[in-house]
Amino acid sequence: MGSLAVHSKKHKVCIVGSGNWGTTIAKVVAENTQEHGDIFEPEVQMWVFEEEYQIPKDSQHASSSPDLASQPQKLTELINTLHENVKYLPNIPLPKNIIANPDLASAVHDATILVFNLPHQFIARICDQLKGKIVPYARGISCIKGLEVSDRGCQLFSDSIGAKLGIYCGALSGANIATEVAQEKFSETTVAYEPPSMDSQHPSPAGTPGASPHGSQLDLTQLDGEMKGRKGGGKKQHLMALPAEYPPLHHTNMTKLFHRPYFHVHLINDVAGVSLGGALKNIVALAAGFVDGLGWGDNAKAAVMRVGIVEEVKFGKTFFGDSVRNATFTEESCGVADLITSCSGGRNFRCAKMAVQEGKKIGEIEERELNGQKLQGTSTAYEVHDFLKTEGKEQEFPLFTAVWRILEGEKRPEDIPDLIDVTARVLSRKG
Ligand SMILES: NC(=O)c1ccc[n+]([C@@H]2O[C@H](COP(=O)([O-])OP(=O)(O)OC[C@H]3O[C@@H](n4cnc5c(N)ncnc54)[C@H](O)[C@@H]3O)[C@@H](O)[C@H]2O)c1
Ligand SMILES: O=P(O)(O)OC[C@H](O)CO
Repeated sequence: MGSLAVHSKKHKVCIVGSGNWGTTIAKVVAENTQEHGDIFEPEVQMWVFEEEYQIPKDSQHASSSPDLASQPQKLTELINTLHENVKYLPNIPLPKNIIANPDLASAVHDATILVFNLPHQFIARICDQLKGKIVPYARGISCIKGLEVSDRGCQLFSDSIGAKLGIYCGALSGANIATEVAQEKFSETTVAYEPPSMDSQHPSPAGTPGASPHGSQLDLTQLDGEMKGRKGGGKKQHLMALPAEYPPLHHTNMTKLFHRPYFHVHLINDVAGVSLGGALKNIVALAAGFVDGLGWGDNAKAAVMRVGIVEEVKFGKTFFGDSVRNATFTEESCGVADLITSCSGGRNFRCAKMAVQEGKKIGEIEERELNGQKLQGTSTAYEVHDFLKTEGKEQEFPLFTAVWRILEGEKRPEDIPDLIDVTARVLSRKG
């Protein structure tokens, strides 16, 4: 039975980031905060890394708002006036309850829910700036697809954000090309959220939207309010309880924050599996782009994807232990489904393909094609390679290693079949 308690406060949500996916998730969340005014404050703050932007002369805004189009304007002003992120998510009307804010401290002020959504290379610096600026009982969700590799090992961003800010942070990841979600074309996503038990004043009833069909939904009564340590990852920490004035942040209410008719949410408890699927598929998508760029067809791409998913699962089991579930990769949107969509139409795939077709560096293509959006696969390939080298395990992850060697110019895309196939390697050595 649901709680009948009336809560005097509502959750304030801030989206930390405003790129292609950051703005899309802000739209999803802002639609839901309006719809569930009993749980959330309608206004959604969206922190924007401020920049000047010139509206293209041929855009519809240039004729409807000639003043704004006459010279470069602050991106936040454009977003708040036009209700569109004209640079990173053009032609998608945004709900008016999204407020673009260039000031990080004021954007997160009093926010109880922080949604982290920016290219992974910027998150460490943003967390440093957030220290002491957030409410201590805030809860986080990381939508970032990447891994934090340092001399301390390989960490999930949900863990590193949680540890740096002293909050609990879950993860959201799925087969989600931002523009398709923004256009409200149907997709699914996976949210891993292990809420501290003190947040869960009543558990989510079975059968609510988002209840996992795979029996992996959390038994909230078993949680102890402390983060689990992970190999190469987080450390135990004590969390501050969510004050009783706020509605509980259990699975049902988290689902209400993200679930839309066009964006279906499955909630599970495998935070590592969700995060690793999203991060590592970006390396595989580069390999898929390389072979497609050679014109090798769908069989070659399928071979790369097959090895890629094997290495994703192996990476999880080797470095994050048995908490990583195989089913997360096979049954949830964040696993094979994300690999498929990313290797079909993702930015990493498209840029890698063009790089091979044009004989150019992928960074050059990224700069030319993405209008400021950032590839995550190239830096992740380097970061994962650094980590595997430190662990002495490069040979055990031949596809991840092959992608790094191609980016380094040490190998060619044509070498991929031999690099990923042990039999071929042995035969060529004997021959
Ligand atoms: N775009 C997608 O289709 C998609 C879908 C799912 C997940 N993701 C993941 O979401 C995360 C965010 O991706 P995105 O698509 O929103 O970003 P993006 O690729 O659109 O990157 C641009 C963003 O980076 C910001 N930025 C540039 N320089 C910065 C700096 N120095 N400091 C802070 N911010 C800076 C820009 O202001 C802009 O908001 C990534 O990890 C990505 O893998 C993306
Ligand atoms: O465009 P990409 O390659 O960053 O991939 C986008 C999303 O992660 C696909 O789910």
